[in-house]
Amino acid sequence: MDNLLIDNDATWTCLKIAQLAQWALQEEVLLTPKPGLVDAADNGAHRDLSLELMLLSAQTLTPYFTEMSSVAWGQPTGKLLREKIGEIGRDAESAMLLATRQVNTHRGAIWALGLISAAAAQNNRQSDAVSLCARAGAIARLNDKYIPITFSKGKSACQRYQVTGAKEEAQQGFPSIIKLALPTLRASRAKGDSEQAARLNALLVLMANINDTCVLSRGGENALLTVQHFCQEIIDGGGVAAENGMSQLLKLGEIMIEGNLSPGGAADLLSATLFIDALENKLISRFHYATN
Ligand SMILES: CC(C)(COP(=O)(O)OP(=O)(O)OC[C@H]1O[C@@H](n2cnc3c(N)ncnc32)[C@H](O[C@H]2O[C@H](COP(=O)(O)OP(=O)(O)OP(=O)(O)O)[C@@H](O)[C@H]2O)[C@@H]1O)[C@@H](O)C(=O)NCCC(=O)NCCS
Ligand SMILES: Nc1ncnc2[nH]cnc12
Repeated sequence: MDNLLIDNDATWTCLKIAQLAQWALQEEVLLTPKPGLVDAADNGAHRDLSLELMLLSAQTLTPYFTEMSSVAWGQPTGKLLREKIGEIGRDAESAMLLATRQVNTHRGAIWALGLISAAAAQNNRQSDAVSLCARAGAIARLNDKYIPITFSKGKSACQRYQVTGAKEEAQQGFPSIIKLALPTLRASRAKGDSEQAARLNALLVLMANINDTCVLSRGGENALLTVQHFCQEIIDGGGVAAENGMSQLLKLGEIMIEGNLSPGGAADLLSATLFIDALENKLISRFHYATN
């Protein structure tokens, strides 16, 4: 009985959801070697980012994930919820910029992990990946009349290259996570790859397939295509655990640093993938534990 009460306690579960979000952001940045991105070895193609700054940013954001899940706890999807999440998301962005002295460390991640935190708290008995992403997508599709109309590099890249970006990925229920990254992560683990290799393979499949507006705005369409083809070749060769896989990944890292390219969007979707993977395992098993 005690277990059931603890499991149903909103405060406890929302704190747990936010802790998992922070964990996922930390695991993403610590994963090494990532091409073009900040990791434990170097700052990739970034001059204004570092491992310490990324970890500080992840820590700063945690209370906002708690807040987003708390306002969503048991709530149906609707405009009121969308607007509350939007307001907390904007506060999280301001807190991030204050903590990092105006460096954009996790804008896309606030969006993706914020929506998923809310979706997890809406109904913690349906925390399988498909249900979570469907609920997060339904929130993202609602209009938030308080969103300020501002310039963003993402919007400008989407218009210039006629592609969809972070907003649409969420609105469509994160298809790149459900169809690509999560299956890749799990298939790689199932075939006996190390956890590091499984996560790097998930990153590569995202880089090979999404329209990363960070790559587009830094390097244009040709750069995106080159990076995508390179990643696909590593995947086709059996991934990073295969012979030459790791050396190819390191070569890609060099090319990306030379070309000043960084796949920030793929990094955010990797942290969202790790978050969903953990939520599915932890929230589902706690529910079964409580009811059995
Ligand atoms: C819907 C929003 C995400 C806004 O999106 P938009 O495209 O308008 O704006 P951006 O400011 O460009 O942010 C998009 C960020 O999303 C990541 N991303 C890029 N491509 C994709 C993709 N295909 N799928 C998913 N995610 C993607 C990416 O974030 C990462 O990169 C950031 C660094 O980017 P940038 O500053 O451009 O970096 P650099 O190239 O390094 O800059 P320089 O050094 O050259 O100066 C990093 O932060 C990663 O996170 C894109 O940046 C959403 O933010 C929104 O509408 N918010 C409003 C509040 C709200 O409603 N919230 C609700 C729930 S939380
Ligand atoms: N590891 C990373 N390096 C650079 N930008 C990022 N955005 C999210 N994660 C990142």
